[in-house]
Formats: sequence, C-alpha cells, structure tokens
Amino acid sequence: MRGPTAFWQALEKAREENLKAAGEAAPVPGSDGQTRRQVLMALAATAATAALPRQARALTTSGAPVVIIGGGIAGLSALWQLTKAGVDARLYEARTRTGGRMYTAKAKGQPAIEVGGQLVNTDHADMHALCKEFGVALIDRKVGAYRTMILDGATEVPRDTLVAGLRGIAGQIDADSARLDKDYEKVAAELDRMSFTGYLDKHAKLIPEPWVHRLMEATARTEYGSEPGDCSALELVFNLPTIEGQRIDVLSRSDERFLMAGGSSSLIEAMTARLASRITTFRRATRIDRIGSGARVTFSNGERIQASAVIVTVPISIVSRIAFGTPLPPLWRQYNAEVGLGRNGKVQAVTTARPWEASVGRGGEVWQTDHGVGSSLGWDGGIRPSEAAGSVWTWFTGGNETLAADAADPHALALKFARMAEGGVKGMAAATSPTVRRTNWHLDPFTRGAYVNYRPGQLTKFAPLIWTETDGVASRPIDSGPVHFAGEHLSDAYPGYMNGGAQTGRLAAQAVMAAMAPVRKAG
Ligand SMILES: Cc1cc2nc3c(=O)[nH]c(=O)nc-3n(C[C@H](O)[C@H](O)[C@H](O)COP(=O)(O)OP(=O)(O)OC[C@H]3O[C@@H](n4cnc5c(N)ncnc54)[C@H](O)[C@@H]3O)c2cc1C
Repeated sequence: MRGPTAFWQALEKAREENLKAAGEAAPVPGSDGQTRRQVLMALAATAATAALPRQARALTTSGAPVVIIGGGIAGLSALWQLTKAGVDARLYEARTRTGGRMYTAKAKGQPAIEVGGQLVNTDHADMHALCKEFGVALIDRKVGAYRTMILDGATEVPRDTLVAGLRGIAGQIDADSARLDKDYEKVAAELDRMSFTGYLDKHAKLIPEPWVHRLMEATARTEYGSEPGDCSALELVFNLPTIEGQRIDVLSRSDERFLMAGGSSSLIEAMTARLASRITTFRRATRIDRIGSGARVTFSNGERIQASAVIVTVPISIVSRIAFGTPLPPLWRQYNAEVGLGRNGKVQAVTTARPWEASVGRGGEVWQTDHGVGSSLGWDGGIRPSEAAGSVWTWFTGGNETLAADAADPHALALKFARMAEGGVKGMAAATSPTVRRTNWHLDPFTRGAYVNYRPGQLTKFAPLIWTETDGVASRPIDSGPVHFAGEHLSDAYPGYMNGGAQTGRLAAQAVMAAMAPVRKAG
C-alpha cells in the first residue's frame, strides 16, 4: 500500500519545524507524484534513446480490432475508453475473472475481504471518474477523529518524539530536494544510484535514534515491498519536493481517504458487465508478432487473432513471458526483462469488535517499527457499508516480512501481531476471530508480486518509457510500434496505485486513437 505513511507525515512536519526555526516560509499544498513527474519529463526530454520511427499507422484499414492483453483496471480502462469512442477493441484475460490485483473475496458465511487494492486518494482522478461513470459510490473512511499510532515493539512512540527524531534527516532530504530542483538530470542520477540503506548509512549521524532508522526501513518495505537496500534513495526525496524553488507539501491530497462501496470488485464487476461482449477470459497471451502495420497475438490454447494495435497491460513481473516478435526498441526489451514488483501481503483478521476505534479511530492506523514483529502496518480494512459490530483488520507485510508470513499459520500470525499491538490498542487479540485470510500475490502466477519497485538506478534509466501527464496533456513513452504498454508500473505520478493502472490504460487508448486519426480523416 503506497500512501501518506506515518513516516512521510512526520518527515513533512519535521521539515516544517526546521523551516519555522529558520524563519522560512512553510511549504504550499501540492499533489502526490509532482516531482516524480517533473524528473521523468526532464529525463525523457534529454534521453538519446532510439525509438522506432513514428508513423501514423493505418489502423482502420486492416479491419482488425485493437487487442488488449490483461483485464485488470489498466486493461478495462483502455477497453472502456476505446469502446466509448466507437473503436472496435477486444480484451483477453488469462484468469477466469477480470480485475487482476483488484479483488474482493466473498466466501459464504464470512464478511467480504479486500485482497488487493483498496484505498483511493482524493487526487486519484481516473478512479474517481470511473467510479462515477459506473455508479460505484466512494465512501469517506476518514470521517470522525483518527490518528496514526507508532509502536516500537509494545511501546507507543509519541508523535512529537518522532518529529524531533526526524529533523536532522529532514534537513538533509530538503537540501537534496532543492539540489534536485536545480539540476534534475545530474542530481536524479546521483540519488537514484543510491539505495535507501546507502542514504541512511551516509547520513547516519543525522538519525541518532535507532527506531527512527527502523521506521524509515519499515516505510521502504511497506511502500515498495522490498528491503531498503533494493529501494532507490530518489524516492525519499520525491516525498519532500521542491519545484521551481517552491517547497511543496504533497500529503494533503494523498490521503487514502476513500473506499469503493462493496469493495473494489464492485467497480470491476460493473465495468465487466457493461463491456462483456468484448471480453474473453481464460486466454493467456504467449506471443505477439508484427503483421503488416498491425500485429498477431497468439494464446496458450493455440488461438491466434489479428490486431490493428495491441495494448499490453500485464504486470511487469511477467511481461517477459510474452514473446515479442515485433521490433521493440532495446530500452523496452531491457525494461521488460529487468523491472519487477515488490512483495507485499495482507494478513486479514475478521474481528468481533473494533477496539481500535477508542485509540486511533476508525480511519486510523497502527505502525510498528520493530521489524522482528513481522508486520509494519495495520488498519481497519473492512468492506463498507457494513452493519457488523466487528470488521476486518488488515495487517500489512512488505519485503522479507511477506516471505516470512508464508510459513506461519494465518490465525497464529494475526494473534502474534495483535498481541504486540496491545501496548497501544487494548482488546486487539480478544477481538481477533479464527477467520483469517492471508494473500499470496507474490506466488500468484499472473502477478508474481504486489506493485512496482524501481530498484536503484532503474527509474532514471527507464524514464523515457513512463507515461507523463500534466494538466491533461500527456507525453508518450518512446514508440514501440503497434504494441503499447500500460499498467500501474508505467504511471508517472501513481505507480503502485489502482489509479496508475486506470490512468495509463486511458493514455494508451488515447495514443492508439491518435494513431488512427489521420486514417479516419482520409476516409
Ligand atoms: C496487497 C496489495 C494492496 C494494494 N493496495 C492498494 C491500495 O490500497 N490502493 C491502490 O490504489 N492500490 C493498491 N494496490 C495496487 C493496485 O491493486 C494495483 O496497482 C492495480 O490494481 C494494478 O492494475 P493493473 O491493471 O496495472 O494490473 P493487474 O491488476 O495485475 O492486471 C493485469 C492483468 O493481466 C492478466 N494477465 C497476466 N498475464 C497475462 C497474459 N499473458 N495474457 C492475458 N492476461 C494476462 C492478469 O491476470 C491481470 O488480470 C495494492 C496491491 C496489492 C497487491
């Protein structure tokens, strides 16, 4: 789960206190992903990467449909945009269900459980638009008082202590952010070469408290699903941005505020029902070959279909299992071979009561800085609306924690996490029922991970391949012929989010339609 974690919030507060002490102006509100987008745009503009020669492909002349591979939110979003515009598009999904990493498990006699993506931010415009178009209500989960509790083992760390502990490193990140703003190309490359661990080690003197160090590592695991040595230090700086000399506070709208009524599958089911005649499930694409100006897609059952263009939306972890007989630029081939997903998981306990309401509120969360506990974060992950006295408490794991969680019995695991949280939330263990579900996205053959983690060096290397969009104007990734790529991993500002999938699906559909336009006019 990417989001406004306790660490980023406290870091922002620490920066504010540093600025106040220095008599400088406080940061102004901005949006999540702003600097990431600026850096990607700057690097893509300067990249000397060979693209295929751009051509207006005669898509409509072949009479073949646009083929979309993968029926997660990226694929469904692309299909919706094309269908709305009157373009013949067909979607093929390997599983027997659509939705991919958006899935609400509904077992008889049990509350529904949100297995993958759940929380929607205020600034997730594509998700808001889709929910509106498909009649899915967004429920505000942050009404009433709520807060973030930080535990170090069984002991709560007061927020002021955390903020004070972060002031030194916040000053360093703020200074690096100002340097980045002055020279994106040079400083992004320098920071991207360094891992989280490398950055923390380099500035160890600025982090005197060991638990502050551990919270920063816990944040890397939770946000990127990877051990801190595999996460880029550039991500640290993106969270305290400076743009054109102005410090920006990005957390105001990156707030994990909304839940889809009935769970994320409500949206998937509504989209799938509306587009049913254009969707084929249980079709795994294995090969894409160039045929004339279009392509031919081969499936594992031997079926073949001609396509005027193809939009590939499968998770980046498994895209290399598709053989590309089309002329892809080398950078795309490297991207598909090298980039992967982090590992994150949920251990979800059905509870008989909601004891956390008294201490953190229904919209609050509990962080754990002690890596030995095995889960860094927990929140009320219950599907709403619900009349039940209890809910579903979600324990979140990242990096090695996710692997360790595979070995244990889920109920025993949930009880262990709950007992450690008792120091802050009384009654957690007693409320934990024997009904506990554990996810296994990293073992799922059609996902193999949770969401993208760009390892050190990868974001700057692959910047020209990522969709960027400012005020509705998109810059396209380098041309890859009749094959277009989309999915959360290719989003400028929303990687790791459902919104990143929805946004890139829309942008890929728009790119396909833009390539068709000259032909339409001529006809
Ligand atoms: C545990 C967890 C928690 C999360 N929490 C949040 C959250 O709170 N908020 C948020 O915004 N996001 C969250 N996310 C991330 C979010 O779920 C994803 O970013 C988003 O759903 C990805 O959509 P996508 O369409 O890019 O990929 P996917 O949903 O993975 O869709 C890709 C589809 O391609 C199919 N496929 C694979 N190979 C083939 C093939 N060869 N042929 C045909 N089809 C194929 C797959 O079966 C899948 O259906 C979470 C993810 C996880 C795992």
